[in-house]
Amino acid sequence: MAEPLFDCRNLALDLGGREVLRNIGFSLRPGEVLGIIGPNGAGKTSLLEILSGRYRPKTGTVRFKGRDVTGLPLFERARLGLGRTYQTPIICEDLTVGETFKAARQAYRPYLTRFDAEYGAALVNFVAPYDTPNTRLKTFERRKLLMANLLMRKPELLLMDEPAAGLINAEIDQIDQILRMLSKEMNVAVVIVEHRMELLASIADRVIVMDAGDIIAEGPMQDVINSPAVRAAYFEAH
Ligand SMILES: Nc1ncnc2c1ncn2[C@@H]1O[C@H](COP(=O)(O)OP(=O)(O)OP(=O)(O)O)[C@@H](O)[C@H]1O
Repeated sequence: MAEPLFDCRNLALDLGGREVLRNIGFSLRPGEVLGIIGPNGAGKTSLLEILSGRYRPKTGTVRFKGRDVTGLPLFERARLGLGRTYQTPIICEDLTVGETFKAARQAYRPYLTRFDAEYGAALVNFVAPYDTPNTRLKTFERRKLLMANLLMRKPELLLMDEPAAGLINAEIDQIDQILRMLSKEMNVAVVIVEHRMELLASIADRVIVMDAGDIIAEGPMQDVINSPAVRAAYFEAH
């Protein structure tokens, strides 16, 4: 079988002298959507930090497009085609929308054109005029601006930390449609940490459940949420 697009194995991480991840591993094919759920403190964000290159794992390997990227920082993984979004959509408050697109186009070579920026904006239906100050953008528009900036580089893998946080249901439906289009029509693979189960049930091909640094279940959403281990992790106090 062909090598997967993305693969991580035997990942462990210590933070503050405590083991917060142990023996984490999974693979992704192009276009596949993997959901990650788990109670607060399970280690989901820490795992994304390793996958994106911000944290170096204590053990284990991360491979992307056939290459060992375990030691590569975030910006080098970005150049290979990996995009990351954060729980809080932070944009530069001093810039306008147009200046933000320009900064993203020129973040690294090859510099992109205005057409690339328009392409990214169109993918997420971002329509604010270029002279809009960023301070005027609401949470959903901030998320879409950041996604447009990522998508103009045509990433092959997106790592997303709670893309539905702070959004109302109609906006979450749009995120659902955008992710469906990216994965199913453009073959972008997505790892998505999300508390909104209905969003994951709609878009995730499979789900990993984490608890206290371990993977405790993996499979289709319907199967994992009914598994006894998952019910215990969510509903019993630790
Ligand atoms: N910088 C740090 N130093 C020490 N411990 C940390 C640090 N960051 C996170 N932790 C601990 O690591 C564990 C995993 O945290 P993490 O934020 O990855 O969990 P999470 O599943 O993303 O939680 P949430 O759903 O609340 O965002 C927690 O026990 C947390 O307290």
